[in-house]
Amino acid sequence: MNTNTELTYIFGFNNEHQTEALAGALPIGQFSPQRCPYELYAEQFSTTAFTRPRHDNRRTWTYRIRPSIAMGDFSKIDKGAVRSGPITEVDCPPNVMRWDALPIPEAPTDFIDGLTTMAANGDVRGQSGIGIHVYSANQGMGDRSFYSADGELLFIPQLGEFIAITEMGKLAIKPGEILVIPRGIKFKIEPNQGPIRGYVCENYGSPMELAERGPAGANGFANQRDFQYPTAYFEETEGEHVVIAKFCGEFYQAKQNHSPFDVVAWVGNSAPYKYDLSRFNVLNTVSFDHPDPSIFTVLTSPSSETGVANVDFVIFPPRWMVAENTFRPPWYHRNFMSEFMGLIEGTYDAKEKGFEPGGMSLHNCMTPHGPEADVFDKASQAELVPQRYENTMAFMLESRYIIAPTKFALNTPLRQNNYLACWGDLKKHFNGQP
Ligand SMILES: O=C(O)Cc1cc(O)ccc1O
Ligand SMILES: [Fe+2]
Repeated sequence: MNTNTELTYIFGFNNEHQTEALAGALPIGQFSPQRCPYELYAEQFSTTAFTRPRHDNRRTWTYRIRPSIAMGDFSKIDKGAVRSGPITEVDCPPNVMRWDALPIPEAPTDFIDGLTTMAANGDVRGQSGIGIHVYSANQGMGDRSFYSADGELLFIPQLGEFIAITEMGKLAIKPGEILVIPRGIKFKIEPNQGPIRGYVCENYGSPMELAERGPAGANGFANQRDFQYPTAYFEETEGEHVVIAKFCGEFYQAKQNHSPFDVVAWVGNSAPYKYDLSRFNVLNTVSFDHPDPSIFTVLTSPSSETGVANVDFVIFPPRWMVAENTFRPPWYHRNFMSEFMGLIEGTYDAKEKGFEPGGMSLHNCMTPHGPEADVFDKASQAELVPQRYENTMAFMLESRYIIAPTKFALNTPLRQNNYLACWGDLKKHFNGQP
């Protein structure tokens, strides 16, 4: 699809943004006048309870050609390879696991057809936990749109550019950027040129927030100003349209006789947004030792326990490494939190072989892991001059809940059954000498 990529955005994470595609479409000074400008319908859209504290409250007022309920009934359809937490179709072994990237489809495949769940946790009905999906597509969605009532969708593209057409406007997305679509917002994904592939974290829990800065102060890490929201865009298109909803872990479709992208103006803080990961202001040690990877958290969905995330989205971006007298790669570890990793670009410093762009790994709660044997040998001998880590962008979805692989993930030939072998050469160096 040849889509216009000269899109305009409004900046600022979680601001009360306002935008109108027709001048004067937003009511002034109130949300719900007796008659709206342009005879539009007012519809409130909320992604937190009305009663959540003000700083955590998310809602948007939309002014649209028809209210969303101008649609047919839902009927259940095949959900393909999409699954939701809890995963009960197979056991969840504690083994370390790694996978190759999903192939690009040969047959015409849109975003919905190509969506495949690798793992999930928590409980979709209880609004806790996450689903971890991969997408691999070569077609636009035509007259279909999609929304998840089960969770907010964090897209982490790895290959190919696309336009996300959403109820709040259009966003142009490329690898190196992320896109977050709130729970319930309808969208369609239109590849720009050629196939697209990437990861999607479906967050069943509380909407993503920016990680706290603590003693780092008022600036640094992910800065609010770098988050980009779309400007209002509408289609006044009549003709058959199919809305596909993910609800309670199943897919349902409903027909309507017009485009759902008919929001002429909106005001609020619940809307899709994008962020360029290269804007992340990396803070790290300038003395010694390897800090915990929580310093690289971009977004976090908190659970009800302070400091314990439903899910953290963490990146490992290009950066300088200057630590003195330090084993610089990640240390060996066994952790409380469960870790699912992917690679957007280049090489990850703890795994120089076998973890390819588009690939994935899973290290669950208390499952031991750390650098592969070759990396240990190299890093223990390396001259510790300042070194720039280039051509690298891995990410981690870290969750308090055990991350259970799907039946597909356990059984696919993409799974590397020899993953453990990368640690197989870890020799004993102990010789009784200090
Ligand atoms: O396991 C991994 O590679 C991710 C990771 C990176 C790091 O720098 C510290 C801890 C950690 O789990
Ligand atoms: Fe880890």
